[in-house]
Amino acid sequence: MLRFDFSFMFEPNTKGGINEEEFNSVKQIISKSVDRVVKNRPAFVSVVFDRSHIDSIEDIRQWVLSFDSLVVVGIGGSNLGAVALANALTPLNWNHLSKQERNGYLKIFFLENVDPDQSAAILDEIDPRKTLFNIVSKSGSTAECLAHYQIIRSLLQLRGINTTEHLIFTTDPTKGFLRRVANQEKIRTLDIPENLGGRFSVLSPVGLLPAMACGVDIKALLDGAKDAYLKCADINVEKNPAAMIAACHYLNKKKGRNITVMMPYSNKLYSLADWFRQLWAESLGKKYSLTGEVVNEGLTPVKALGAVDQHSQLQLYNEGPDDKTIIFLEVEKHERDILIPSTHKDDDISYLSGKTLSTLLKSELTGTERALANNGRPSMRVVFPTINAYDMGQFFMYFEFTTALMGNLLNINPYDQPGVELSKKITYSLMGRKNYEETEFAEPSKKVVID
Ligand SMILES: O=P(O)(O)OC[C@H]1O[C@](O)(CO)[C@@H](O)[C@@H]1O
Repeated sequence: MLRFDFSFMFEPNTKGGINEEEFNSVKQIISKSVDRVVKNRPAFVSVVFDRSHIDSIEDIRQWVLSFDSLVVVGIGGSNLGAVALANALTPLNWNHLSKQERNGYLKIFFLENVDPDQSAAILDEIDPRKTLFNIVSKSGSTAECLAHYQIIRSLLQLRGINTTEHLIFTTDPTKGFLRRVANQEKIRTLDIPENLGGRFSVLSPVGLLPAMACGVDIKALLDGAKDAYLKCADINVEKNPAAMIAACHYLNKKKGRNITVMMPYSNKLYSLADWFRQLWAESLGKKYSLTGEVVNEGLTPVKALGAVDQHSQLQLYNEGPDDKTIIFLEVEKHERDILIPSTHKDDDISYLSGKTLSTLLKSELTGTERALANNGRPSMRVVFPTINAYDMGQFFMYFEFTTALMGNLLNINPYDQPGVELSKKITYSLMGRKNYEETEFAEPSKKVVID
């Protein structure tokens, strides 16, 4: 079970942190928001209680496990959750292990960015004859995903490999280009529920298939999410981790703390901060309120890695603008640990000897947390006793629910993303897509360029 420690969000532990009066003043509106979100039953909640999704994965388990590698092709919400799951729940050297060491599960690769150097390197590494390509796109129309899809399809055809047997599409149940092709060519598909946005889709087949393919217990993942939801639905703010996270961010935002730093002290959890960045940024960054006023709302998510970024970002966090709320992710028991041996008697180094790397990492977290508090900078901890599927499921649900609550508190729609459309249209126009020739976009009238 995840633990949440809010001690350093509050006065007197953190000077300038939240005081009792401030906290009491928002409890009622937070409870009401909890009630509203629960009554709306968002799609990210329904999806974890819908057995059909896990069943659809189990139905194809044997077929999937007949491959050696899985390449997940998708971007944003069609990629980040699956990456977070794979990195957290498989050894960091997973793709270098033999099939036997992987207990028969698949190597996993992600074709996300259309950076040709990256894509070419991944395609060089896999054997297409032993690879399943999972094309993931809710809309079925995202340029990056469709570009990679075409590259893969022609690669399969050139090698004389049966495309239908090496492709699966994870997409909208009825709409979009991928759905049309799947229907025409009888390509296997998994459904992304119609009303479920990409950044909320990790616990749908979008995350479940890649997770299953690399050996994750997907039932435990969903059980964690379901159990977390029961806590999320509690209108008693002090008993509800999502409500507490929302309350702290809402109050800190009022004090000008518009930046949320997620800082895992774990390389395995670092990708979780990428997943969170999209969730927080796309959901809460909005021009208009629900009533149509221009509000330009939002909290800027930033990711940092402990202990690495203590030696890069911490100076700013401690002494720069007081505009951040920090969320630490701590792992209590790492899967592996290393004892630091004794090599010198010198006091400058011998204090480390006989301790483990995990003890050092934990002491660094505590040191950072307390130094920040000393400088009046609020933080909280999410503690993973170990990194397991159940707790990952909990984490996703708690932060999705917090995001919905924040949307409610900020009076914006957390489920749309109109601000990404114009850039897509301009790209279509530049790439010569039919019907987008006339898309308006500003060429700089005055060029400022240095050669
Ligand atoms: O799953 P799709 O439709 O390919 O979209 C990928 C991503 O693109 C966006 O629509 C915009 O960036 C995200 O919301 C989404 O997760």
